[in-house]
Amino acid sequence: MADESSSWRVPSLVQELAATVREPPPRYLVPEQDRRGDQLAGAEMPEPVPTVSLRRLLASDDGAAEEASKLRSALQSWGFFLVTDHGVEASLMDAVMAASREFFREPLEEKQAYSNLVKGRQWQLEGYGNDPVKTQDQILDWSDRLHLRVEPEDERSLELWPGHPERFRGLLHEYTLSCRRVKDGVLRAMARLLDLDDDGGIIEQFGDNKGATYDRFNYYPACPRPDLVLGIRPHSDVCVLTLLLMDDHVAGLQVLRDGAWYRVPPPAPVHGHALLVNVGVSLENSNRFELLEDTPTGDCDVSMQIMSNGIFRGPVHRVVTNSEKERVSLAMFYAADLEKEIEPIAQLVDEKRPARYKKIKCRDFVAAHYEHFSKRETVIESLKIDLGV
Ligand SMILES: O=C(O)CCC(=O)C(=O)O
Ligand SMILES: [Fe+2]
Repeated sequence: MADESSSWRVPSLVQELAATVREPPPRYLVPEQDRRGDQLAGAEMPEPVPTVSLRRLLASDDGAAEEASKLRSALQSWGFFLVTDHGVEASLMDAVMAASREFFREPLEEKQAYSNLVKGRQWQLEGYGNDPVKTQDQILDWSDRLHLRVEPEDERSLELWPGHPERFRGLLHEYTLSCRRVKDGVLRAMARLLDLDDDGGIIEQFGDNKGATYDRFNYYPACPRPDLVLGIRPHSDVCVLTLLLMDDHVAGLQVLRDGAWYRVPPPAPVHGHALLVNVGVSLENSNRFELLEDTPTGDCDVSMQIMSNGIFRGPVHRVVTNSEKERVSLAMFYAADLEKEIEPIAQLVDEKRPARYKKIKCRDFVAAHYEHFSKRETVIESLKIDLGV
């Protein structure tokens, strides 16, 4: 156990806290300027969430071009979209969500067996718990999570994979395999939008089973004061691409666009079991994408931001809480091989568009992200090359 003087490093699991407190403790309150009025409520999106059919996108007929243009406009406008016709069985998605809910309903001792704190103290990425707490005044998020590396398969820490419910492991394995095909299809379509020969090496680096894939089960207990706390603070995901399986009924995700926060509704029944894909892009120039002058973004699906030399950018997003209902979501993060360096793809670097980011080893990047995240900062700034313009 942590000694008295550093007990702030190991806050309660939010699920336990939510069961006992009537008001969120001060450590969870977002800075006052960010919660004045109803700032955390967010605005309704002025249009439906962009939706792209993966089957049509990958077909070899005229429909594919039409779908690609929808993808392009989704990436340019919001930086995320719902993918339908993705081939992941609806029953599998339901089963994974149900197993996730069941896991979080298990008694504390059962869940603690998979803790992300080594010896009750030292934080590691994988396992059940919260984010690392680096400073005493760090503002905490109203959520718990189970974070597991699912690929490459031979690097799974199976001792951290829940044994209850019993079907959990098998379902997660099956879901991982199904999502892999969706990710490969989406990456291929994005590489095509960039006119990259041989996919610019994107598939080589991230396709099949080569990169590191993490699956994060998020659990947001009901919160007595959704106007004062966040489920997850503003951030962008540290990876190439995220496939997000959202709660069917409870909203919570919000996306930042032009300085305003918009509520992303749960997928409408008409879209069945759509997955949300996070990755963004700036401005178009003929059949390629041209760089926008830097607008503040977060750490994007940052490997992709670096590799695409700033062309693709991930949306900054956050999650709000709900006073009556708990919420679960399941994010599959696709990152580069942790031992590999990520850098702008050679085909996207030329005199007109010199490299904008330094190369960095993926493992160092992930570590730096968590360092900055705890301070509500972003790490991409530190990787920018000063082009003197
Ligand atoms: O719960 C959600 O909808 C989003 C979760 C998220 O942003 C994350 O896990 O990085
Ligand atoms: Fe996220």
